[in-house]
Amino acid sequence: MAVRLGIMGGTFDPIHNVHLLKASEAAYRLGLDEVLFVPAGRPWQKDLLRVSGAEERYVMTRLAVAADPRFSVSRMEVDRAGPTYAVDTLRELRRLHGPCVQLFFIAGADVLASIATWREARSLGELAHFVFCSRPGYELGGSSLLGRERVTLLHVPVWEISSTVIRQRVSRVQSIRYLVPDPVVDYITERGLYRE
Ligand SMILES: Nc1ncnc2c1ncn2[C@@H]1O[C@H](COP(=O)(O)OP(=O)(O)OP(=O)(O)O)[C@@H](O)[C@H]1O
Ligand SMILES: O=C(O)c1ccc[n+]([C@@H]2O[C@H](COP(=O)([O-])O)[C@@H](O)[C@H]2O)c1
Repeated sequence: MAVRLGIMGGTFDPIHNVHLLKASEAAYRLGLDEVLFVPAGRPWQKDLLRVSGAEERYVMTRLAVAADPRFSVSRMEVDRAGPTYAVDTLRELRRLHGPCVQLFFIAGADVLASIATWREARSLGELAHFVFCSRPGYELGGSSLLGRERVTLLHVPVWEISSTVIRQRVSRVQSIRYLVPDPVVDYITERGLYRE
C-alpha cells in the first residue's frame, strides 16, 4: 500500500503548538503514516532581514517534534541554495520516494489566499494533495487553482497563536510556556532569541 506522507512546511520562527496540533489532526484525520516538518531555508515572501537563521529554526523544529514518533524534520530546504519554493521540495520528495508515496501538503487557511503567488503555482496540485486547516481571521474555502479533488479542508480547534505573537511576547518579557513546547521555550531563553 502507498505510504501517506504529510509535509508541514513553514518558516517556524519559532515553531508553536498550533503547528503541532495541525500536523497531528491532519495525521489522524487523513490516516497519514508520517508528517515531515520542513523548515523553509529562505522564505522569499517574508522580510528575510527579520527572519532568524535557518539553522536556529531547524534546531527548534527538531526539539519541538522529538517527542512524537509520527513526526520528523527535513533539512532539505535549509540546505538548498536560493529562495525556498514548495514546488522544488515536492519534486525532490517525489524523486526520493518514488511513485509509492502519496504526498499531502498541510497549510493554514491563510495560504488559500496566497498560493496563486507561489512559484509554479499551477503545478502544485499535480504534485501533492493540499490540506488546509482553519485559522482565525481566514475563510476556509475551496481553491480554484488546485481543483476540488486535490484539496481537503480541515476544521481544527483554532487558537490565535502565531509565530509573530510568540516573538512579541518574548520581546515584552511575557511567558510563552504552553504556547510552544518546553524544549523550544528553553532554547529561546538560552539563546536570547527575540529579545530585541
Ligand atoms: N494559528 C494558526 N492556525 C492555523 N494555521 C496556522 C496558525 N499559525 C500558523 N499556521 C500555518 O502554519 C504554516 C507555517 O506558518 P509560519 O511558520 O509562517 O507560522 P506563523 O505563525 O504564520 O508565522 P508568522 O506569525 O511569523 O507569520 C502556514 O501554513 C500557516 O498558515
Ligand atoms: O513556493 C513558493 O513560492 C512559496 C511561497 C510562500 C510560502 N511557501 C511555503 O509555504 C509554507 C508556509 O510559509 P510561511 O511563509 O507562511 O511560513 C512554507 O513551506 C513555505 O516554503 C512557498
